[in-house]
Amino acid sequence: MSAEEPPVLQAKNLCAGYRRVPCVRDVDLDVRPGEIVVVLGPNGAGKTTTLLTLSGALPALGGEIRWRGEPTTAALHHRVRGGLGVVPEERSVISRLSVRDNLRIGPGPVERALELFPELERLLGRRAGLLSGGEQQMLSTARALAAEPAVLLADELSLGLAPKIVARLMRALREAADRGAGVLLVEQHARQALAVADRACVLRRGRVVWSGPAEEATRDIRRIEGAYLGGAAAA
Ligand SMILES: Nc1ncnc2c1ncn2[C@@H]1O[C@H](COP(=O)(O)OP(=O)(O)OP(=O)(O)O)[C@@H](O)[C@H]1O
Repeated sequence: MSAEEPPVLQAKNLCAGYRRVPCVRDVDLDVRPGEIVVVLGPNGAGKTTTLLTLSGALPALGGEIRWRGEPTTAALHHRVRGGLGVVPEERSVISRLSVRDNLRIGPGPVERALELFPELERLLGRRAGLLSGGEQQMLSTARALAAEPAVLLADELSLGLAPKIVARLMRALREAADRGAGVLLVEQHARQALAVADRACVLRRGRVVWSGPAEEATRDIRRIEGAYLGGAAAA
């Protein structure tokens, strides 16, 4: 099981921020094969900054990131080639290209993306900019998962989407984890993410203020919301 396997991606005392000013401090996080770790926290807590730094899109200001046990400062495209998948906060589809072409320029085979999200088949010829928000998010997620990444980093997959489509996306992440991927999911809305997650951690003002099994977070959700999330996790 995942708890016995070494982490694929690890942050140790990670400090991160912008123009050398840290807004994330001393964060320890790890993602093992086959598990979903959800990072919760209110607006501005540092969730996206943490994820961008783990992906290599932002340089770390302190501490260390390890990939398969080795310290890394590699840029994003190197990490993607090495098995990292990213679904960024801004849906990453290219609006003027068709769904098919968006899948073609992704890191994995189009056929695999369609196996994972058969819903996209009937949309292949459509311009991605004409898709609904949920369809765009399925396209982004399908593209990242088609490469069967060792670790997937996903930022606010559920933003602005109906619960049914959020459940669909969460199911796809759970299935990827069950195939052996590690998943780090940043979410402001906790409950649906916790339902598929193995572990959770809560960031507040750039620091980890709670971490533990997702089951415990679910059981304790009212207290966690009240203490750390300002009610933001209610969805
Ligand atoms: N490009 C940027 N330049 C400077 N400061 C930034 C930048 N992006 C974010 N910040 C600041 O960094 C801090 C952490 O922001 P971050 O986006 O990581 O939080 P978050 O937890 O992801 O919040 P949200 O849920 O609103 O996306 C905030 O104070 C934010 O204002």
